[in-house]
Amino acid sequence: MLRSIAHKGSALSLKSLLTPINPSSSSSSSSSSTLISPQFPPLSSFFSNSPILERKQLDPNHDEFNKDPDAPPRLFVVQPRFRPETHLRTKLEEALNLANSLEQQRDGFYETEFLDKETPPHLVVQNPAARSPRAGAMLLNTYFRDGTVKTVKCHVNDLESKDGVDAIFVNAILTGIQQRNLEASFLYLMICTCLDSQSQVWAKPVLDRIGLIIELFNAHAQTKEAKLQAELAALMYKRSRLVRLQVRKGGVLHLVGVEEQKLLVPEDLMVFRRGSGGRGFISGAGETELQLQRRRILDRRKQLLSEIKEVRRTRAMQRAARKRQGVSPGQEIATVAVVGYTNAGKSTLVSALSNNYLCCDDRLFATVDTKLSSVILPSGRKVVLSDTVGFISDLPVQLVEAFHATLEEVVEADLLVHVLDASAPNLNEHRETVMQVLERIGVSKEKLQNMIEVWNKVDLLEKKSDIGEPDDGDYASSFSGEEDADNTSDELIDQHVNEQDIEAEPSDDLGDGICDEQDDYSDDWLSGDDEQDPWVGYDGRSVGRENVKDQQNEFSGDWKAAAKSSQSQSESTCHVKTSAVSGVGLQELLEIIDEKLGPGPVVERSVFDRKWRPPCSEDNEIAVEQ
Ligand SMILES: Nc1nc2c(ncn2[C@@H]2O[C@H](COP(=O)(O)OP(=O)(O)OP(=O)(O)O)[C@@H](O)[C@H]2O)c(=O)[nH]1
Ligand SMILES: [Mg+2]
Repeated sequence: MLRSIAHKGSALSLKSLLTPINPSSSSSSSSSSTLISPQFPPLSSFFSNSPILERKQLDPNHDEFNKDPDAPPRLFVVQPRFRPETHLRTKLEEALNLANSLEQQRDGFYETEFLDKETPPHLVVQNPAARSPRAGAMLLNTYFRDGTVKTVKCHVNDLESKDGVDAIFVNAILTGIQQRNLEASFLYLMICTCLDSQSQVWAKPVLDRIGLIIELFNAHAQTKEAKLQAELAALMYKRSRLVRLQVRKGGVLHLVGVEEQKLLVPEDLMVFRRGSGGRGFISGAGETELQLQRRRILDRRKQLLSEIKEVRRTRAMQRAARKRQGVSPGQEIATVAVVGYTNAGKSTLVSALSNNYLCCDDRLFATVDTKLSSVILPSGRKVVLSDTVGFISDLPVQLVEAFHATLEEVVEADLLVHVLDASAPNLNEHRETVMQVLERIGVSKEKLQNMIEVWNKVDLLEKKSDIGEPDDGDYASSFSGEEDADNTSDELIDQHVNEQDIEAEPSDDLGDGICDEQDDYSDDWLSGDDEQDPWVGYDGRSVGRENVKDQQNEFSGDWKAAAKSSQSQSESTCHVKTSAVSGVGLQELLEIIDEKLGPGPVVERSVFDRKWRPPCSEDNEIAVEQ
């Protein structure tokens, strides 16, 4: 029995959250320090080098997870409920797209066309954060209430008996403790078994929104620069999730004599034994492991930062050279950064405007690397269009910080073009999100005011109106069979608990067995010997752990207010409506860019330089060009 538990428990985290088990340690019964592998584990891809796969290699009988390691992971999506239903609909659609986007290219191609992919299994559940944002979700050890955890567990068991599931994606921001509790460490399962209590934990790797977005960046990064930055983001995320498992009195008593089982605990789950030093039941051995983990992270981070510093230096030199290229001294080639929410059509638009074919895909975060394309404007002026990474609501601070070098292209650009998906029902929310990120990375007010707003995908709007498709439907009805099975009872429980939990403190019951604490190393982290502190924003403001917590609060915040505030600006800020696929509005967009940039260096015009050309009067020229 313990062996089967070990299998489940040992495959509980994705690669960025777990360190692989040292094979030798699993057969040894020596001190817990033998669990630690001598080098910092590579934060490599979930697909290529996940702990799950490594364990599989270690144990040929192990076939419970990732049955087909070459296929994208099967995620079960858990979406906390939002009101109104239209908001829930957009959140769920995004969550499903995020889940389906997690796939690594092989030989430059994805295995499956995005649109051919099946909708991942999903479940809409009660949202404790929406019900009692003041005291609810942040204080719950599992984020969700017990009823919801049980319901999810039932669905996971059901899926396991069918196609299987590799991980659970919770479309919310979880704390490390909540995530660990939902996954349940091997240790937790063991204690539950010892205590003869029935475990409701999911016993699957759990990805929260931030974790999945970071996984996506790692999976889609192609260039060395993007890979370095994605790894740094994963490292910072992992760093913020180092969790110390503190075994309470009852748990410790039940653990006596299970030394060798302890060796099967994934090594980043700290096991504390009674002994000298430390607080409470924390002993030297456990703390040493934790400190070692921390030191490895710091070392790797230092190495990554120095490599990224080199990338930034090269980028700055390339930028300077680019500005001078092909124009007379004293003149510069302007850079226009194309920014926007992920999947708004930025790469398609840049491809359509230039002769460069860029990777365009329905997967979210298809572009993680910045790509430059030159374009000749109607005036004959040459500019460089920079297609860059897209944004998303609750963009992890770790990513924004790690992608400093890439986002510098945006900050340094002469002009910004903000591409919005005109067909998105939450267009205003998208706009607000992008504006917030731009402000956060330090784009000046003047540039924001001068920014061109493009409503792309207008062809879809036309299609919608042609077929008379309503904008909002009763989305809930489309989830029949997927809804929380014990919705009613869960709701009643929630209502009942809700009245009490404003004052409620986290339970201290022994029944919890394990109380996880998240180690606070922020001081050490910030006062590290590195010259650059990745937690400090571009404007010098700290974007540390508090901001992550703020994000968690904001996630359940009043989206309506945000939408309302931007509603008033919506129509007025749209400069041009385009369809990157049909070509509508592209010429107009180039003219506006021309106008905004003002007079500049003109390169010798050649019909072959321009993909887009003035309409009407120059029809003949168009024919020649084509
Ligand atoms: N119908 C329609 N589809 C579009 C249009 N522009 C882009 N698309 C589609 O939208 C999807 C996303 O386009 P991308 O250009 O990859 O979007 P992006 O903004 O670069 O996305 P990320 O790189 O993931 O941030 C692709 O399937 C495109 O074919 C448009 O004007 N109309
Ligand atoms: Mg793109």
